[in-house]
Amino acid sequence: MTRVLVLNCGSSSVKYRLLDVPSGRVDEVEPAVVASGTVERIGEDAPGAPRDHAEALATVMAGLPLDGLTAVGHRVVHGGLTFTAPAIVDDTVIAAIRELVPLAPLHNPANLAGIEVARALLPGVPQVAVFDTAFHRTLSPAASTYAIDAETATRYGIHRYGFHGTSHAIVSRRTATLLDRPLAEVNTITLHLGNGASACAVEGGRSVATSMGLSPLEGLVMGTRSGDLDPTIIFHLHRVAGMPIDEIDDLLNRRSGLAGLAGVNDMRGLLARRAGGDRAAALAFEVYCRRIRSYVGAYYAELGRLDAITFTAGVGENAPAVRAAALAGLDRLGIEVDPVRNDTPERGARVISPPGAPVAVCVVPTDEEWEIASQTLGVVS
Ligand SMILES: Nc1ncnc2c1ncn2[C@@H]1O[C@H](COP(=O)(O)OP(=O)(O)O)[C@@H](O)[C@H]1O
Ligand SMILES: CC(=O)OP(=O)(O)O
Ligand SMILES: [Mg+2]
Repeated sequence: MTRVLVLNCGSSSVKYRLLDVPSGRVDEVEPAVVASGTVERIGEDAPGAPRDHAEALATVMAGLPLDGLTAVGHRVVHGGLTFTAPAIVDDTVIAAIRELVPLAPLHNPANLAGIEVARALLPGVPQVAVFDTAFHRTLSPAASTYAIDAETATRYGIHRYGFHGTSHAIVSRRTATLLDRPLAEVNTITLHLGNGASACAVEGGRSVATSMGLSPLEGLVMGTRSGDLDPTIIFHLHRVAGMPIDEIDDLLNRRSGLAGLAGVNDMRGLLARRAGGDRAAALAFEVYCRRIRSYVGAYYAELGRLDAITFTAGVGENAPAVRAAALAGLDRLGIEVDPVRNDTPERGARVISPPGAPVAVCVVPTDEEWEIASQTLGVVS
């Protein structure tokens, strides 16, 4: 029996899953979930909230049957250009992840905390880092280059790295399976809409364009992040409003997006306010969906031929109103959402475009933990 623990440490949460894999390979037999869960509100000054990631992880691990563990798989958000594949964690790998903290300030510190606690509690068990960025290392130079002074860009690692790769990878694969077509023949736009959100153009299983760039701030509108904006906004806030650079960083990463526009970062809360006639919530919804539509148009042009558009993650899987609004008016492009199929309470992978539509619009639940377990066992076995 092979037992693998997956840790996905977010900025304020820890998601964990403990899996038993009879065959030793996740893709052969559906693994048995021994335990799974989420610890939230880490670091919040609230009764019962864990002080930090170390405390949260110690509590989680104390309650899990970890004897005979084969490996621990960790989600690591930023792997820079160093990591094109999952890596067995050693001191060099830890140092590389730490060097990338300035480019993923909400994520890499939490990922490191998870690695360090697991290493200390489970000496001798291999730890594997699975990087969000790795799937996007197939981007062409033209797709991954910012049009700034080339020497400066090279010196400081200014490059489009892309994120949510584990999710875009598994979701594009499961879209091909849903459509019963070989992955190599399917061009898909995957829309990962969670707290963080990103779009990806996937050509025959390879990432060719993605909306997050140097950091997970660029691209779509998110719960608390602005996504795309004119960089002059930053200069202006600094020079004219006198905001220190760290405050602007905090503004764009933690106080923008849906939270900044409507005072609520959670899509469920936003939809409830919009239904109650809140105009700020209605505007935030429009800005959010319009941004998605722009990327769909851009990536359709990028791919040339489009077979599928797939919604995933908390919002993508559960918010029919977002799916319908984001793709509204695109029927001339062969993109249409069937209202009945879109509104079905059915869960699981499904097609929500009308039968025979030129582009299959799909909903496919993401499963980053499953993909991390699979990649982890691929490295240690
Ligand atoms: N039933 C639902 N309707 C609308 N939005 C939902 C629903 N369930 C979850 N969400 C939204 O999904 C988002 C969280 O997505 P998730 O993928 O869990 O994020 P993350 O993994 O980045 O923490 C939140 O904005 C939440 O409001
Ligand atoms: C990369 C990223 O934005 O991750 P998350 O959606 O978990 O915040
Ligand atoms: Mg997520």
